[in-house]
Amino acid sequence: MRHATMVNGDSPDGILAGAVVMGIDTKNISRRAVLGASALALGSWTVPALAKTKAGGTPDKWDVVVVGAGLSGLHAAELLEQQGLKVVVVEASDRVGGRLRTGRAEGYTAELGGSEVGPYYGRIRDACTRLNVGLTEDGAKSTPFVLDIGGKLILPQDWAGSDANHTEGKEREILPYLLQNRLFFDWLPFEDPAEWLNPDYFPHDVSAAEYMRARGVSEAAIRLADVDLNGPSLASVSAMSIFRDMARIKVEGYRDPTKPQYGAGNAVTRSYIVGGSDALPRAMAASIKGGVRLNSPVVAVEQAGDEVETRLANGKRLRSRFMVMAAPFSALRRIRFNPGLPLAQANAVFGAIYSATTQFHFRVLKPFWEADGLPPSIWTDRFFERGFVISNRAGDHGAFIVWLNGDGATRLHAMKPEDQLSFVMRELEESRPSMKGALQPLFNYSWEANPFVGGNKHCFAAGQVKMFAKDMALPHGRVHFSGEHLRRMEPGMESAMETAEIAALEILEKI
Ligand SMILES: Cc1cc2nc3c(=O)[nH]c(=O)nc-3n(C[C@H](O)[C@H](O)[C@H](O)COP(=O)(O)OP(=O)(O)OC[C@H]3O[C@@H](n4cnc5c(N)ncnc54)[C@H](O)[C@@H]3O)c2cc1C
Repeated sequence: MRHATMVNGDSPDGILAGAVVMGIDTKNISRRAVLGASALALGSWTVPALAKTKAGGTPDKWDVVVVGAGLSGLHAAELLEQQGLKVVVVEASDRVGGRLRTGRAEGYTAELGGSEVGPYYGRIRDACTRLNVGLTEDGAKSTPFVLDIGGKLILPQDWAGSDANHTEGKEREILPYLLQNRLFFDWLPFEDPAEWLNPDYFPHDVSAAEYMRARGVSEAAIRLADVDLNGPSLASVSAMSIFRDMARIKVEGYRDPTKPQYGAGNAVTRSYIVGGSDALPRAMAASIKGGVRLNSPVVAVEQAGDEVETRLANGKRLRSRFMVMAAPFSALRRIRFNPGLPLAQANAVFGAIYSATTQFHFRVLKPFWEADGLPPSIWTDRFFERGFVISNRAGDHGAFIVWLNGDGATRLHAMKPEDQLSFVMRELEESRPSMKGALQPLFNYSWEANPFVGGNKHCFAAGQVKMFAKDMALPHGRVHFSGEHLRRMEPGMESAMETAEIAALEILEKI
């Protein structure tokens, strides 16, 4: 068996690894402990005044410094440059693209981050056209699933009558991987995806697990619905976070509340970026005249008078009239702001919860499903959660992708990196002995381990929509915010573009 190519997390640049902010070790910090207290502490935290700063030599002068070379930062930079402003992008890691990340090895292209371009992603589609980046509808082809629940392999058609099915009443008919979508789709309190910020709906801003209990959902169904949740856990995530996604999915034409990756027959056509998702941010970065400075983590942002000073980990300083801060809120915990962020924003930064995601990509060496006569893909309440056989990638027998979300990925993250792959492989072989010797590891990647991103997706914890959702995107002086975490209407990649547009317009209105 060959060793996997490890692409586990961008290496943190010296100063940022385990950075100490306000005397708190951010590596070991409990979010709950700082939520609330953080805002006051941030407000009183000070760094030397701009004029007295000696380190770093003469600072560069720009109209706008953009922090983060993900889709959002790059799009904001494009828009501002188009208006004649002098713009530079600074990026902490050694590459552009952020959560669009394509792994390439031995003829296999692995999408480790975003890949599906929705039918109404107008801004993404426009960027592809402008920059000559192709889109195709020829995506990864998934294959049918077998369930492994309570240590028992069960065909989907046998689930309702299975003695491993401890759900109750009508729930028994719903396949475990459809439970969350089907239940929340039926309870959707609004149709318009902009409505999630309407105070009339704040009563839905409670723990999703509590929401389900209050509607009589059994504990067994809640446990199963939690398995592959794209959020930390049903206990922590707000039901409103789920409704926001559902309302947007409905706009795309979903009427059958199922998940397309399970072959459930939704008619929505998705597109994929030709050559790998990261081709788009690379083309965007190449078009920015002011350039993108890689390996340049921002560690402090100071504002005085009509200037913003951006301090980098390497001691360099940039001065500008405005800033677009397009780093995720999880990464903002490592950046010092002077003056400190306003209360709502500081609470949003320190209270932000991100859904962890870890993937393992394998080449299938022999069709193990022919040996055991079961469907190729697997959905399980075991540790590894999901394994998809993708039939049209990585050679004759396809690729196999293990994908853990939320608490499952976080538990794995707690293990030593060198133990994670062997643990997952042991679990796979225990679940389906036919997998022994059938998989060649190619890539693994943990988004939680990436210190500049911290997870796959921002979610609201119970009560946070009401507490700060409306105010968390407001400009802080000359610093304007963008990124997926500040989405209003759009999901995923398109939300990064939507929020970049808002930040760019805010700045243009001030000039
Ligand atoms: C596994 C996975 C699957 C996904 N699937 C899809 C999908 O199919 N369809 C879809 O539409 N969306 C999908 N998404 C979501 C989509 O990829 C993201 O919403 C989008 O790429 C976010 O862009 P962004 O610019 O807001 O943030 P990011 O891409 O996270 O960019 C932020 C950038 O800021 C940088 N940064 C952080 N801190 C600093 C600092 N101190 N100084 C300088 N730079 C800093 C980071 O390194 C990063 O490059 C997926 C995401 C993941 C992880």
